[in-house]
Amino acid sequence: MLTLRGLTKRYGGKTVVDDLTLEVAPGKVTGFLGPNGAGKSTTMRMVVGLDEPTSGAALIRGTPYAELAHPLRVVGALLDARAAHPRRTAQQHLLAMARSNGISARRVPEVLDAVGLTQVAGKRAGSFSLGMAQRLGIAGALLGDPEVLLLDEPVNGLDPDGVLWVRTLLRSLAAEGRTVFLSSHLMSEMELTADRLVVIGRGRLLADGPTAEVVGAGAGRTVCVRGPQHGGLAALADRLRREGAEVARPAPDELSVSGVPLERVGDLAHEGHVHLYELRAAEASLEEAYMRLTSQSVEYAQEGRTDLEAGV
Ligand SMILES: Nc1ncnc2c1ncn2[C@@H]1O[C@H](COP(=O)(O)OP(=O)(O)OP(=O)(O)O)[C@@H](O)[C@H]1O
Repeated sequence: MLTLRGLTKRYGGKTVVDDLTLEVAPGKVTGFLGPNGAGKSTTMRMVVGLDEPTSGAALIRGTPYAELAHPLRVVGALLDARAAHPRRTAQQHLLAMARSNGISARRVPEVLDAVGLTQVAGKRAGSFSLGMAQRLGIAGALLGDPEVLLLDEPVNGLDPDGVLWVRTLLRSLAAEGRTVFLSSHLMSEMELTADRLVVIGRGRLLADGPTAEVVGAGAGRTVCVRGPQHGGLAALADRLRREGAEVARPAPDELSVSGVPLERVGDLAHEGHVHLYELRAAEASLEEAYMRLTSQSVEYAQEGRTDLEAGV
């Protein structure tokens, strides 16, 4: 169990983590989402004592990281895949970590095997590709057989096989009762991997709940309408706009309608003798939910993002 209580970090006059209070439960994979600069890494760094909170606390089983006798046996973290000394071999790197935390050297070949790096155990970490470095970082996180795992973008740099492997690994670690907390910008992957989601923007909590709930929040607002190109869709779009709907035409035979319930769209189509092939609520996706949740919290936005928010 990982608990954040009013966790706050300020750099100069800027609050980068703002009064975060939440619990990351054992037995589940919890995804940590937020735009660039939202404060995810800073939050994780505070959990493992690499940054000092300005106020509030991060507790593992009720204890601050700094007070854990053998922290690696309680919390395993992958925060920076390139953190290993480049001149040390994978094996040396893990042995050094094991020694400094009272972990048996026998764990080293076990975790190397678990992450698929046995063949390159004698190679220097500095020669590793990003994907290999991520695997070594995951091996380090697993070394102490910890009950809490913190992983900052663990699939960054991994090929599709590697991404699938991480997903399977994290799900099985959670199934063993561990607390798994990971950040990623890959929405589709997060949707597949995480049981729960925590979303932050500009350091503040925007959502915290089961993945299906976060994805479903605000879903069903968009209605997809499909019909023959010259079957009256344009007239239906005008009629819907007069009702206050926002209407986009993503394809000549398609309308995307928001602001009017599906039933009303059907009634108006019927009244206007508009020929329809399809009328359905748009499927909820995490990407859409995320865009909606974070629309006011993006610090480094480009113009395209503004268009997306406006639904153009
Ligand atoms: N040591 C520091 N000194 C000053 N500002 C910092 C420091 N570390 C982080 N920040 C600032 O804190 C904010 C949050 O950064 P953080 O790396 O935690 O965000 P993030 O959500 O992990 O972003 P990304 O998705 O890009 O990795 C950023 O504006 C960053 O510039």
